[in-house]
Amino acid sequence: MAKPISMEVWNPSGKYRVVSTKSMPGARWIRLLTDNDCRLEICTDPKTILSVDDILALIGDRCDGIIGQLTEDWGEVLFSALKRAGGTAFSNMAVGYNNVDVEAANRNGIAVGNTPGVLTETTAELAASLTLSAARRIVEADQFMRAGLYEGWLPYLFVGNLLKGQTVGVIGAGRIGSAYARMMIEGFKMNLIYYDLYQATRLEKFVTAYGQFLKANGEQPVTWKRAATMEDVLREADVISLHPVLDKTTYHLINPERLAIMKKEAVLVNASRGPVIDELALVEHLKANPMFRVGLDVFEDEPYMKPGLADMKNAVVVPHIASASKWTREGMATLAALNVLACHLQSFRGQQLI
Ligand SMILES: NC(=O)c1ccc[n+]([C@@H]2O[C@H](COP(=O)([O-])OP(=O)(O)OC[C@H]3O[C@@H](n4cnc5c(N)ncnc54)[C@H](O)[C@@H]3O)[C@@H](O)[C@H]2O)c1
Ligand SMILES: O=C(O)[C@H](O)CO
Repeated sequence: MAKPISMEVWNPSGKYRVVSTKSMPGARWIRLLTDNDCRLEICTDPKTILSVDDILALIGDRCDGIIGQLTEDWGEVLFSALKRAGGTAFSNMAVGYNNVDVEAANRNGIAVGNTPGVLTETTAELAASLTLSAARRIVEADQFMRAGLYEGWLPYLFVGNLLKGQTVGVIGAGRIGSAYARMMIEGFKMNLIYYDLYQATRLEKFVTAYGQFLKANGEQPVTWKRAATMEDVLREADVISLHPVLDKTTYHLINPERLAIMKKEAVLVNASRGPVIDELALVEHLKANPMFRVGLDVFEDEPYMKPGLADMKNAVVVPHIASASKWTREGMATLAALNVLACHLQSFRGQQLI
């Protein structure tokens, strides 16, 4: 077992021991726990990603609930240790459960929470930022300026793609995919084609109403289409943004065959999960198609990029920051604390968010 790691302790005499594997922004989540008779222990070890052994040491002999991070591997080993320590509650500080073996949690009687919703707009805004950065070559142009290469305006200097009137393709039109679609439609008057297992009725109604508004004001109306296949989106769209959950149906959803049917000058954005794209295939595609551009917030083997990606001028890459606004991260921390309290600790008396 790993040696004990550094901790910050709040309300040392609290009845319930709750552990957070990381410091999280804001004070509200801390107050929620301490006001409800929890002794909160926050791991302050500088190591970025804790191993299973590190977390076993944090759980120790007694732990009622724990807040973990998407970089951690929550499976049988940790859930059975939490059960042995008397725990009943785990919350991921993230949307979804792709780092969590929910069946193992169930087997061990541990309820599992996550933090959706509060990061929808923030994540969609980052996807929109990546779209613009890739389409208008912002990072390349910034680097060019800083390198002192600008000698004056030229007709061909950093020519990119106009979004207005083009087609935005969304794969996974759930909370974030729909918010992103609205931003691109309202902001840039793009037409929508989307693929999801379910119909995005509210999104469709929004585009219809916005199209009618534009028409009534003498502008070209925007349109929507629900694609029968993902391939239809890839073939038709000028910009494609990926927002599905990561599971076995979406692992390497973007592969060499699907890259090959996309437009040569398309923009591809991923702010969902890295393994949704076969990243090695993407690097090859970027090399062969210099006008094809990507904006990536997530990577297949985080924190690493596949060989060659960092050299590609047609890729904009940021380190998984899509939910990184102060309001959102504080909200995620609050939701994670509420998950642990509300579902699983008897001390919970009812608190209001915000
Ligand atoms: N980069 C970040 O920091 C960040 C932040 C938040 C969420 N995320 C990720 O973004 C994604 C979307 O989150 P959300 O809150 O919108 O989730 P959501 O559940 O609201 O939406 C996911 C959508 O994907 C669809 N889907 C599932 N399988 C599919 C398939 N095979 N093909 C097409 N669509 C499919 C679902 O029907 C659903 O509509 C998740 O993967 C989440 O982990 C990333
Ligand atoms: O799913 C999430 O919450 C993100 O990837 C981190 O904000």
